[in-house]
Amino acid sequence: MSKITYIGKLLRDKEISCTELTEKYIKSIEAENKKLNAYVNITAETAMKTAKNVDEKISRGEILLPLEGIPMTLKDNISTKNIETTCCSNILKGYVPIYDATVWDILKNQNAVLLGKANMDEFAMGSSCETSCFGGALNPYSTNHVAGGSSGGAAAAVGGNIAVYGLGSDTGGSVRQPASFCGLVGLKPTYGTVSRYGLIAYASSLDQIGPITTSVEDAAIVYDAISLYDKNDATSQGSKTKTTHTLKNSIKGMKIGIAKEYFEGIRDDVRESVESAVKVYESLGAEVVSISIPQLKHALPVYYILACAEASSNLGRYDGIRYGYKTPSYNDINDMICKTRSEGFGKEVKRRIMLGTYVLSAGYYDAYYKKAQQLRGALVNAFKDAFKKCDVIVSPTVPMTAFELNFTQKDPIETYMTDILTVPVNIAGLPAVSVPCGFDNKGLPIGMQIIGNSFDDAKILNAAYQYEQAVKNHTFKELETGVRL
Ligand SMILES: NC(=O)C[C@H](N)C(=O)O
Repeated sequence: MSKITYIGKLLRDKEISCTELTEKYIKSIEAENKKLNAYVNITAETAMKTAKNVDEKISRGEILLPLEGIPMTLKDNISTKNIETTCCSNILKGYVPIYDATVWDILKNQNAVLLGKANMDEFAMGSSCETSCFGGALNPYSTNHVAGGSSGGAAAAVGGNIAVYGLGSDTGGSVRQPASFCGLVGLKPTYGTVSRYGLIAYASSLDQIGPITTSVEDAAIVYDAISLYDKNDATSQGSKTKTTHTLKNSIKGMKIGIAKEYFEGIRDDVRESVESAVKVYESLGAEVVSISIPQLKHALPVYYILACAEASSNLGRYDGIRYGYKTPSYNDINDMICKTRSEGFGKEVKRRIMLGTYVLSAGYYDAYYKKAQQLRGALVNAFKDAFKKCDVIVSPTVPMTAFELNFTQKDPIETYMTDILTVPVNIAGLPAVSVPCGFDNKGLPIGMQIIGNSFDDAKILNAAYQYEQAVKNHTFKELETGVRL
C-alpha cells in the first residue's frame, strides 16, 4: 500500500484523527526543519483549520477523496492566496498573492493539508537549491550534500518524512533531479496536462508542475488529481487518462528504448545501476531495443538559450512598482528600477537575465535564439522517430548522485552540464519520471529516468511501478515504515 493510500485508510478507519496527524507532522517539522531547511514558511494555522474540517467530515460519515486530509507541501513558486509566496528571492519577500494557483485551488478544494511552502532555488534557477535567499535545503540521506534543485525543499521534506508528498515545478529537471538525489519518485508530466496558472513563471514554454512522492502509486494519485483542463492556462489540455487505472498492467512485450547518447559521460556506478534496472525489465518480459538520438547533444545549449531568453522576459515585471521589494532611496524612476533589481535579484538570476537579454538582442537573435528554436524542432522530431521504435526510453536521471555543499557555487557551466539528461524532455514537452534504482558507495540514492511520448504519462508510470514493485516491497505499515505517527 502506498503512503497516501495508507494514511487515507488510517483516517477513514478512525485510527488517527486528521488533527492528531497534522499536529504530529507540525511537531516533526519544528524539530527537523532546523536541520533540513526544507520549509521557508510553515503554515500551521491553515493546516490545523483544514484538519478540523476533515475531522468534521469524517464524523458526519462523508466519504473522503484520495488526497483529503493528507499533509503536504508546495514549492514556493506556486501562488497561495493570503500566504506569502517568495520564489525564495529577496525581490518577492513579503509578496502575498491575491489568488490561488489552479493546482492549489484543486487540492485546497479536496482538503489537502498544506504544512508550508517549500524551499527552492531562486526563481527555480539552479540545481542544488543553494541559490535560495533562505540558504539551501539539505539532503535527508546526508546533510553534507544538497537535496538538489530547484525543488530541493519539497524533496527534502518528503524524503525527511516531514510531508507526505510535495508539488514542485520542472523546467529542466527541477522535479526529477531532487527526487533522484533524495531517493524519491518525481514526475514531470506532459506539457499542458497540469495547469501553470499561478505558477510564477521562469520559462513558460518549459515549466510544468509535478509531484514528488515516496512511491510511484502516490505520484499517480497526485497526478490524477491535478491534471485537469484549466481555461485560465492557454496551453492547458488536461490529461485524457487516469494513470492509476493502468499502473498494475503487465509490461510484457513493452519496448524499452536505450539511446547510447543518454549513457555518455555518466559516472560508472550510476550507469551500472541503470543497466541492472534494465535487466529487471527484461526479466519482467519487456524487450530492450537500441536506439540513437544524435540531436540530444544540442539539448543543453538549446535549453539554456531558451530558458534564459524566456526568463529575461518573464522577470521584467519585477520593477519595484508592482511586486515585493522596492529600493528605499533613489533619484528617478530609472534609478529606482535599476537599484531595486540590482539589490533584489541574486547572482544566478542576474546572470540568466543578462544571458537571455543578450540572445534576444538585435544582431544576436538569429545566431542564438532562432537557431535554438530550430534545434528545438529537430529534437521534437527526433523523439517522434524514436517512439516509432519503442514505448519508453530509459536513462539515468542525473549523471551523478547528490552534490556536496557548495559544488554549484564554483562553476555555473559545470553545474548547467549536470542537467544534460533532464532538459531534453522539457524542450520536447514530453513526460518523464525519476524512480530510485540504487545507491552509490556513500549511501546516496541513484535515480533512473523513464521517458514517454506525449500524453503517455500513464505508460511511464506503469513502467516505473512495475520496476519498483519488482525490486522492493512498498508497503507502509507501522512506525518504522515511514509514516509520522
Ligand atoms: N528549473 C529547473 O528545472 C532547474 C534547472 N537546473 C535550471 O536551472 O534551469
